[in-house]
Amino acid sequence: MTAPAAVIVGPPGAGKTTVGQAVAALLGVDFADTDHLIEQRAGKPIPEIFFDDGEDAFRALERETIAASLGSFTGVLALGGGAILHEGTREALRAHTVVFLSVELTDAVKRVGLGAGRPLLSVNPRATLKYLMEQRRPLYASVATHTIATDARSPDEIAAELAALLKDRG
Ligand SMILES: Nc1ncnc2c1ncn2[C@@H]1O[C@H](COP(=O)(O)OP(=O)(O)O)[C@@H](O)[C@H]1O
Ligand SMILES: O=C(O)C1=C[C@@H](OP(=O)(O)O)[C@@H](O)[C@H](O)C1
Ligand SMILES: [Mg+2]
Repeated sequence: MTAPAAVIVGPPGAGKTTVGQAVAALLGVDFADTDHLIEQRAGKPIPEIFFDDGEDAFRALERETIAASLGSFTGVLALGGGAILHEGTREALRAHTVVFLSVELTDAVKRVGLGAGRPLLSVNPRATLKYLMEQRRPLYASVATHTIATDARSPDEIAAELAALLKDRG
């Protein structure tokens, strides 16, 4: 079966994109981020997809992009933080190596900052992130084959641990 070397899940600010890229480089495989693939497909950045077309349209594109990538991509694949909200996506992930990068609220807030790149966090980022993380934590845990806590650790350190873990699995 064609499958990604690893699929990375976790809340915004967990470091999925940053650590995913570093792990792929350490393993010498390709990296893809479904948010980036969605932007390419839609021809516009994620905030514009949310504002022009709505969250439901974004989620539909997200579902399709993930389903296509799981069946064709062999590198390290980072998902967006809300990807696991869809039951069909959680089901599809069951056959895969899935790494949950966990992070507590304090570090997550520091990392996402006040940037405009995450439309769901554009109003009251701390309270929204707290709610999202509480709601989603059991869903990340339910799809994960591995969990790595990222608080107070550098992306390089986390990437090295994850690369070693994936190499051991052969
Ligand atoms: N372990 C870490 N320690 C400190 N900063 C981090 C860590 N992981 C990621 N970051 C920073 O936090 C921000 C969000 O990281 P990103 O990889 O986009 O997270 P995600 O894709 O999970 O939302 C980026 O500015 C990134 O450089
Ligand atoms: O948590 C979410 O619902 C989202 C997280 C984002 O990805 P990151 O987790 O990489 O920030 C992106 O997919 C979109 O803004 C929605
Ligand atoms: Mg990301």
